[in-house]
This record gives sequence, structure tokens and C-alpha cells, in this order.
Amino acid sequence: MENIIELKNVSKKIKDFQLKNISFEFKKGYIMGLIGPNGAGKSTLIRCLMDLVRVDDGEVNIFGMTHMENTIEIKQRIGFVYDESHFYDDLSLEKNKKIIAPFYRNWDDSTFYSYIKKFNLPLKKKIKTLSKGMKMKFAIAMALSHNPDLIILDEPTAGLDPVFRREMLDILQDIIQDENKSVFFSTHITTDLDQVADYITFINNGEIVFSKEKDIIFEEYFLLKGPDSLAVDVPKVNLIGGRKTGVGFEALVDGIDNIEQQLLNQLHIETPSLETIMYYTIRGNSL
Ligand SMILES: Nc1ncnc2c1ncn2[C@@H]1O[C@H](COP(=O)(O)OP(=O)(O)OP(=O)(O)O)[C@@H](O)[C@H]1O
Repeated sequence: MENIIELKNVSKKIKDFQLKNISFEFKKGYIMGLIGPNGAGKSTLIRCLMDLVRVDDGEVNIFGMTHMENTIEIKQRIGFVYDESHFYDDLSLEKNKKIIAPFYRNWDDSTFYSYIKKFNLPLKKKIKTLSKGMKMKFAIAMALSHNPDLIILDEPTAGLDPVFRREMLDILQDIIQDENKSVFFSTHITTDLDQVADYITFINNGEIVFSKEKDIIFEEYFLLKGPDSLAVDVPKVNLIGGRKTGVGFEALVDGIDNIEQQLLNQLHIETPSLETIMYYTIRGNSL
């Protein structure tokens, strides 16, 4: 299957921070979520994908092309939605559309108006009068109206109430019903990814922790719970992180094949959420 995004050993230093040796692939027709704690480098990575910052080392391939050779073509085919409002605040939605649409060769007014209607957006109002959720919907309407093959969103659900958030996730899922389209988005809200993502890329401190199919992640990680006295028996080789909980211990492990059946019989084994995986990976072990 065709890779829509391919990063090979990408490094980028910005002052004290560095993205280090980032490599991953993302196939067409799916949703990939990018997770990581504050300051992990998610926005910086997205800026590298968009060539808003030039990488120091490594290769960024989008649609099999590099920005160096084909940046205009690549940007025509990406719908980019990011946090800071990049519209003209004092102009109406319609005027914004009139200014921005001519930059895209595949702009489709009927798609634009159908999203305006679907999202119930007030065309005549100024951008600055919109709520955060409405601004996000307008940004998505604009991004989708030039018929992009790849939608990249930097925290599209941040600051949205649960109803808007659910709607936003439905929109992202609708997009990939067309199997030629793909969605790549960063978020702090890992439960959103539990619902919609096919692939997860997790970065911490500028480095990749993993980039995998979501279902495989849930097959590989286990959350073990048991009495304190058994905590020492959890093999260190599989231990990602753990803590004493007051009523016993809890440990995240990346495999249970090394663990004696006799010990497993005495433990409670759960499939961890993405949030738990992220938490223990970052926090480490204090058993
Ligand atoms: N222009 C810049 N000048 C200085 N430092 C920067 C700049 N851009 C990013 N950084 C630093 O790089 C690091 C990664 O930032 P980035 O915004 O990519 O993280 P993030 O994972 O998106 O974080 P958050 O979840 O908080 O939005 C941070 O420590 C940030 O302070």
C-alpha cells in the first residue's frame, strides 16, 4: 500500500529542543494520531511535515515527494488546520473564502457551501465573532474545500466541548470513508484516538516511542495489578512503568511471555488505555 507520509531519520534543533532521528510511515486511507506530553515536539513535527521549518537532517516524503522538489504540489494536496487562527479576523467567513480560494487549483465552491450548511456557520459574520468550536469548523471547511488527499490537523479538538469534539471526530472519520484520503492529527486527548485512530505515533522528548497500528499496541501492552508483595517478581525486561497504588501495585509491561504463569495467575491483567501507556512511559517506574 502507498505511503502518504514517510519520515526517515528526521532531526531538527530549535534552541534547547531537538527532534531526534524521527522515522515513521503512514499509509493512505487511514487516520493517524500523534500523541505526546506538552513540549514533546508534536507541533514542531507537524511544522516539519508542512515545511514551515526546514529539517536539519533526514528526509520528509509526502505523497512520495520532497518539499525541496515539489513543495507547491504537496501543499495543494494537503488540507492544513492548525491552532492559531490564520484567517482575516476582521473579515467575514465569505470574504475570507474569496481571498483564500484562488490559491487552490482544486477549490470547489459547492463543497465549501455544503460544509458551511452542514456546520451551520454564519457566512456573513466576522471571524472574530465566532466561538472556538465554530472557528475550528470553519478551518476544517476551508481545508476540505480544495479536495485535499491528506488532512493535517494540529490539536483540532483542543478546547472544544464534548459535543463539538464528538462532531469533529465524526468529521475526521467521514473524511476517510473516501479511501484515497488520509488524516494525520495531534492531540492530548488520547480517548479521541481510542475512538477514531488506526495508527498512533507517540513522541516524547523529541524522540519516537512508537509508531504503530492501534490494535497492535493494545495487543502488546498489558496493565498488571496485584498485591505489593508480588511487584518485585515482574521482570524488569518488560517493565515500562509502575507504581504503588495504596491497595497494591500497578505495572505497565510490553509483553507477558517472560512472566511465569504462576505469577500471572495471581495478578489481574488488563488492556491499558493509551493514556495509561503514555503516563507510565513518561513517568517510568517507582515500584
Ligand atoms: N520557535 C521556537 N523557539 C524556541 N523554542 C521553541 C520554538 N518552537 C518550539 N520550541 C520548543 O520546542 C519544544 C517542543 O515544542 P512543540 O510545540 O513542538 O511541542 P508540543 O508537543 O506541540 O507541545 P504542546 O503539547 O504543549 O503543544 C518546546 O520545548 C518548545 O518550547
